[in-house]
Parts: sequence; C-alpha cells; structure tokens
Amino acid sequence: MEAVVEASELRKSYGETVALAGVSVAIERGEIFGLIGPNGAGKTTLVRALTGTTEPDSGTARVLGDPPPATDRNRLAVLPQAFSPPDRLTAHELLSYYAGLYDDARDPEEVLADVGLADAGDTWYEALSGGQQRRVCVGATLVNDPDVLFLDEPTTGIDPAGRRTVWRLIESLSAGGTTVVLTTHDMAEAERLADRVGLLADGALVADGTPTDLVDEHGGSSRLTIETAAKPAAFDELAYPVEQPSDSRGGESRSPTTDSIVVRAVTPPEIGDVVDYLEEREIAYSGLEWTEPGLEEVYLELASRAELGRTDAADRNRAGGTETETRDDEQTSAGETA
Ligand SMILES: Nc1ncnc2c1ncn2[C@@H]1O[C@H](COP(=O)(O)OP(=O)(O)OP(=O)(O)O)[C@@H](O)[C@H]1O
Repeated sequence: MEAVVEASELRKSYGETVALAGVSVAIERGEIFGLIGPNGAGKTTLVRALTGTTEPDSGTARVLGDPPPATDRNRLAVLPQAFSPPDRLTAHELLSYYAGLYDDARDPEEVLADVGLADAGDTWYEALSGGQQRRVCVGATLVNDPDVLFLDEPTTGIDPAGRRTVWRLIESLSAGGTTVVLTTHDMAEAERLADRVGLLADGALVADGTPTDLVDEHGGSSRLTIETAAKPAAFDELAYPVEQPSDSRGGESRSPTTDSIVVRAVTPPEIGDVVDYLEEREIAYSGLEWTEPGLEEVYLELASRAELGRTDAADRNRAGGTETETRDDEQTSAGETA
C-alpha cells in the first residue's frame, strides 16, 4: 500500500525541551491513525511538522509525496485543537468562507448535514453550543474534500450523540479513501476508530500497532474486582493471580486500597469458581466487576513506563551531568485550517 503520510527520524527541540526525539511513521491511504499520548508528549508538534507549520530540526516528512510546506493545500485539511473562527458569522457563512479558499469546494449545505447541523445554518457561530461549534469546525475541514485530514481532538466538548455523528463521518471518509490522523485523549474514540494507534511519550513513538495487537501485547490480563475487606492472604489457595489494586497508577502516591481485591486472568465462565471460593470460605463481599483490558490499560502501562524511564534518566543526569542540544525557539503560529 502507498504511504501518504511519512515521517522519518523527525526531531524538534524548543530550547532544552525535546518535543520530538526522532519519530518515524508511515500512514497508508484510507488509514485512520490514532495519535495518543500524555500532555506534552509531542503530538501537536508532530502534526505541525507534518502539516508544515513548524520546521523540524532534522529528519524528513512527506505528505501526499511532497515535503509538508509543498503539499497541495487543496488536498489537505487540519483541525487544530484550538480553532476559533469569527463569532459573527452564521454556520453557513463560515463554511462558505472556508469553501471560498479552495479551487474546488463542496456545497456548505451538504457539509452542514454531514456534521449533523443541517438546521443550524442560519445560527451565528457565537450562538451555537460548544459542541455544535466544534462540529462546525470539523465541517470547515471537510469543505475541500481532503485526501488527508489531521484532526486534533475533534470531539472534545461534543455530546455522545454528536460524537457518534462525527465518528461515523470519519469512518465513511476513511472508507472513501481519506487518510485521517486523529489526535485524541479519548481511548474509546481511538479504539473505535483507529486502524492503527501510535503512542507518543516524551517525543518518541513508544508503540505503534492495531488496537487489538497493542492490547494483546501491553494490556495485561482481564481483571475481576471483588469488593471485599478480606486481605490478599485469604486468596492464597485460589488458582488465579491475586493483587491488591493501588489508589493510583505509577508515581509515589501509589498505595494499596483496602476495600477490593483484583483477581487476574479469569475468563467469564470461570467467575463461578471464584464465587464458589468466596462462599466456601465465607469471605464477605459486596460486589464483583469483570473487565477486559483495553487501550486505556495499554496507555496507562506505557505512559507510566515512560514516566519511570524519565525519572531514571533524570537520576542519571543528576549523578553524571548531561549535554542537551539547544536551539532558538520559534513563534508558535495560531492553528488554521488548510
Ligand atoms: N512553540 C513552542 N515553544 C516552546 N515549547 C514548545 C512549543 N511547542 C511545544 N513546546 C513544548 O514541546 C513539548 C511537546 O508539546 P506538544 O504541544 O507537541 O505536546 P502534545 O502532546 O500535543 O500535548 P497536549 O496533549 O497537551 O496537547 C511540550 O513540552 C511543550 O511545552
């Protein structure tokens, strides 16, 4: 398959802050690539390097075969995280304005219908709800019927029904051959939409795979949480691994909870064995909850590993001193739809 978005060893630092530490990725035509990672991981910087609004210090990028500054703007669209169009335009006027920037544009009415706002065309942007405004912004990226679409947290602030409208839209765009790079903090969104997920941490792509593969590799086993005051020792004879969950994952605030026990790797038909164990030994419990691992577990696991790695590196640096490549900062340009 043809890669329409490619990055090779992209590096970018702002002063001593390394935003991208050598990111390589290739995204194929029609693929939905979910970009996830903690705040400050480098996601926006990567998108900016791929869309030509920031110049990497080194490495190369190509979108639709050209380096980003030369990418055909008629074939590309970007929805930045913070995008504030003029308030005193109606939704229809706004989409007409953006449509006017392209040689060949879609009918704004059609685009409004796509984002579920067919009846809101005459409403001023400022009079729309936050979620409706975000949907108009998504619409603004669709007026040129792009071949490559970068969406930075497109559904933030949108209600569940509206989110589903946007999800279905993204799916149908991808089915029609549009390549979508979707930055999100919503793991359900990434799991539902992304063909492939890339997890950035500290400027490095620490995982890249289908949601299913990532969950198999890093998600750990299923969890059966038992609400009980019993101690882990009460489960010594149970044939499954048992642990006492922590109040928080990672960090020094980790402390065991005293009101629940987690039994790992129990399949749904085996839950009865655990219940029998509780009953036979008269262990009091007030509830059971079985959960499969998902992308959220992958995210927490890999992000906490990256955090541990950073702590180790900081310790080593404190012990031995380090050299950091610095470079002049550059202006952050306000995002704009392409
Ligand atoms: N123009 C800039 N000047 C200085 N530092 C910057 C600039 N842009 C980004 N950074 C820094 O680079 C790092 C990566 O930032 P970036 O915005 O790419 O992260 P992100 O993953 O998009 O975060 P978030 O999830 O919060 O949007 C951060 O430490 C950030 O402070």
